[in-house]
Amino acid sequence: MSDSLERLYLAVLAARDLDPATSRTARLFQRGPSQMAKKLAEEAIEVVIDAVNGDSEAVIRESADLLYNLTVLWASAGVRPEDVWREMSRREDMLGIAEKLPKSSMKLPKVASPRVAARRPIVALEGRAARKRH
Ligand SMILES: N=c1c2ncn([C@@H]3O[C@H](COP(=O)(O)OP(=O)(O)OP(=O)(O)O)[C@@H](O)[C@H]3O)c2ncn1[C@@H]1O[C@H](COP(=O)(O)O)[C@@H](O)[C@H]1O
Repeated sequence: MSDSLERLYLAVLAARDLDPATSRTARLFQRGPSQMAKKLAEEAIEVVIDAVNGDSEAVIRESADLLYNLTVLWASAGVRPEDVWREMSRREDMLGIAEKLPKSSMKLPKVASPRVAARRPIVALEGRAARKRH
């Protein structure tokens, strides 16, 4: 999947300076981050509605639209796909697939399972603000 997103990211960068009359991507860049954010939010809601309705084919279609609009917003914000992959790898190393860090390392299981024990120990740095769980 990351290859597809990386190819799409490059296509979005290439389309940024095309004619907004013919390129949706160029039009989104012309209208700016607030329009990009609006479209991304709309697509997220469409995915949610289709999932709640059990329409998996529609979830697939809307997910592709969501990822497109996310890629456009990344490009506008100066975020590269590899920046996101690096953060996901960091979390996977620390705690498992795409998990958030606990509010405090004190909440980790006292007896680490072999899988957890095999990971690098989590070091709560002094003075490091605990991440808020959203
Ligand atoms: N991957 C995509 C892609 N996915 C989704 N979309 C657009 O996003 C729309 C989905 O959002 P909506 O459901 O809101 O569609 P809509 O009803 O037409 O939206 P509105 O016009 O009402 O905002 C689709 O109709 C597509 O026009 C995409 N537009 C472009 N790309 C790729 O982006 C690159 C640049 O393409 P251009 O933007 O056409 O230059 C190319 O590689 C394209 O394949």
